[in-house]
Amino acid sequence: MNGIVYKSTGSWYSVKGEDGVFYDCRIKGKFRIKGIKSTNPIAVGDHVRFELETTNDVTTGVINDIKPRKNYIVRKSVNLSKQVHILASNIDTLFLIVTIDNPVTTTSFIDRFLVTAEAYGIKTVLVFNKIDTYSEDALDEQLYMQYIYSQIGYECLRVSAVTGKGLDAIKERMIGKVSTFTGHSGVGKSTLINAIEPGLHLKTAQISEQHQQGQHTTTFAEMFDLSFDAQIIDTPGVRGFGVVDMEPTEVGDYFPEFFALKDQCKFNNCLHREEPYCAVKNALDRDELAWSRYKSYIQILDGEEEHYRTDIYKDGKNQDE
Ligand SMILES: Nc1nc2c(ncn2[C@@H]2O[C@H](COP(=O)(O)OP(=O)(O)OP(=O)(O)O)[C@@H](O)[C@H]2O)c(=O)[nH]1
Ligand SMILES: [Zn+2]
Repeated sequence: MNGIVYKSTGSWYSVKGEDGVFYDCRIKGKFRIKGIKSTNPIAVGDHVRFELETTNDVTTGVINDIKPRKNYIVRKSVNLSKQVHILASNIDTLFLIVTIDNPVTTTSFIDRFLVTAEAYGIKTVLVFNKIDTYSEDALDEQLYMQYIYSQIGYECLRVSAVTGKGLDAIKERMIGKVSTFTGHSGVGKSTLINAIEPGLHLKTAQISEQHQQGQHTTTFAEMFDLSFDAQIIDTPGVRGFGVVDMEPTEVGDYFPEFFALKDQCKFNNCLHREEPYCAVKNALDRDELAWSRYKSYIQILDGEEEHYRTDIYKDGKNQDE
């Protein structure tokens, strides 16, 4: 039977079969997926094939095949082995929840997130939450950010989890799809999800990231069916996903508006830094591209990732306090 992995607890997987029933499944023997050194062979979101076995009136499943993944997100293990932990796979939409203040979401944070999502091949929608609280200045900033990101092609929604404004727009985009919500601590992820699906209490808030540092097996994702033909994957650790390893020449490819100009740069390996006849720099000079994006790009090229990671962990700590 075919099914989808909803949950993994150690060596057991909860798989929803195409008959709509959940089965506890194990993996038969050892099977590894080519090209990925991961600590877990099967992840939440995986489409698998399994066979049923009945022993002493108890029916369980044995997973014997996994369909190619459309995409997946990983968390790097902190130890030195090159292994990664696959947090979740086959995600259709990442909703990045952003607030202008309380807490502040910087364009640098957004851009690093978007680069990673582009590298993973996952579509991101920017959700500006708490618009019921914005001062005129905050509103100006929000509209400016919305202008920048929608120009590039990222859909932007303005919502309030408290007043309910804009929630239907989120729901509409979730129908028939697998979604994940992420963003800084305090932007309103739990409040939004509860407003979208009352009664669904995700564990995001309770799991402390601090305790997960230095370990790679304790961050479990879980998939939930919602009441309106949508699935949500709760990934407590998703905030911690780092910029995936990439070559300097690759980084620009994940800034869609830079990528679109790349052909017009004189050098085909142009890093858009000091090279002459660079179409990206020219467009910047003409104010056709956002300087904030270019700044983020340079930061990523210069490998200021450690700083970024510190921010994330600090975030996790706040959550604990
Ligand atoms: N005014 C207003 N407050 C909101 C809105 N959304 C969330 N909040 C408030 O913001 C605070 C944080 O919301 P949470 O839903 O806990 O945020 P979170 O992103 O889940 O935070 P973590 O669990 O720490 O990751 C709570 O006090 C919410 O009531 C909104 O749209 N408007
Ligand atoms: Zn260039």
